[in-house]
Amino acid sequence: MPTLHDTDNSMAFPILIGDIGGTNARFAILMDANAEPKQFPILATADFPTIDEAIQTGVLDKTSLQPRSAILAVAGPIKGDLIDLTNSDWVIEPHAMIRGLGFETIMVINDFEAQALAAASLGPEHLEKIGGGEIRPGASRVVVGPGTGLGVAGLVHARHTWFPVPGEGGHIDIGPRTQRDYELFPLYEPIEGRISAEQLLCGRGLMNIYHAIAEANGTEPVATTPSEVTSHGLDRSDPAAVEAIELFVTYLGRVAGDLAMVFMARGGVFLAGGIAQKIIPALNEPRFRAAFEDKAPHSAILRTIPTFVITHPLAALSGLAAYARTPARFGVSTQGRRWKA
Ligand SMILES: Nc1ncnc2c1ncn2[C@@H]1O[C@H](COP(=O)(O)OP(=O)(O)OP(=O)(O)O)[C@@H](O)[C@H]1O
Repeated sequence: MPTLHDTDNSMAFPILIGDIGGTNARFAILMDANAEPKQFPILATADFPTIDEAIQTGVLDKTSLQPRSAILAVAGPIKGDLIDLTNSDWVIEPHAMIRGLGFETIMVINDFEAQALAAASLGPEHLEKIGGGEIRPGASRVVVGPGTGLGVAGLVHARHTWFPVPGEGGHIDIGPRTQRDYELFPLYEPIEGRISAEQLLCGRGLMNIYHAIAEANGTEPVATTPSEVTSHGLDRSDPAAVEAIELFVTYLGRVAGDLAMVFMARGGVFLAGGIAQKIIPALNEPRFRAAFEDKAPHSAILRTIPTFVITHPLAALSGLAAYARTPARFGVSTQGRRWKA
């Protein structure tokens, strides 16, 4: 019976690693366990009808290296032999990919599992610390990532191995707490009658907050995209955008604190995804940590738990590279997610 430390878990080099998002696909090739990954230009998924064509044109045609294995991280559940990607038209058909692109083995994992692998392996040069607390070595960690959606994963350390725990934590409920929340929550767009964390904590969620503020204040919204809300909020040129960013980091602090309690994440909470890196000045205001720590009766514990923004521009790829180099360090299940020629 195979075990987690089965040598069968390792894959033959060179290994193609890929982080496939809704908008962008990022690829690199690892020659061996010690080499730095050879990175390829980031591809727009919309530019290629299939992922196989993207890999052929964007990677294989640009190098003489022929990867023998591939490890791909994708948004969405991995079920069966046909993997439909959330937020993109691409479908991964591992058997066809093996035949068409010459791989011996293909493994597909969840994108936030890859972020969790990054949280286990990134050094301090790729992390921006927000507030106090210190990492307790070997303690559980949590990754929370507002981007196109809200991704969440836990990371549990046991038997000298890091176990990523992917899930659907972005869809937990979030409720009103302050007087202002009670004014705004009825104005937030719900999903089937409820306000989930993802309704507020992603690009679309930031717009949801911004529009509710404008409605409550009886003003016209000015910003039309999440990045405009961020820039007008950070330069304080639009009062509704200023409040939207303040509430966004407050809600993110609340949800991050809740998830830290669920996992007792004394190893830290790591903010991933496209948005956290762009709002670091707002996260450094006292609001985020105050909301994170405001967890009676456990505020004293929360104060000791550090929070970080992952600043590595290709964090998921770096997590995949760490796994590809030393799979035995990580308890990543291959069952139903690995295909061989
Ligand atoms: N400066 C910004 N402020 C707030 N939101 C932003 C900003 N820039 C981009 N966004 C929003 O972030 C989301 C994209 O997040 P992210 O970059 O994490 O993408 P993703 O989900 O990883 O997908 P992909 O990997 O395809 O890029 C979009 O909703 C976008 O509108």
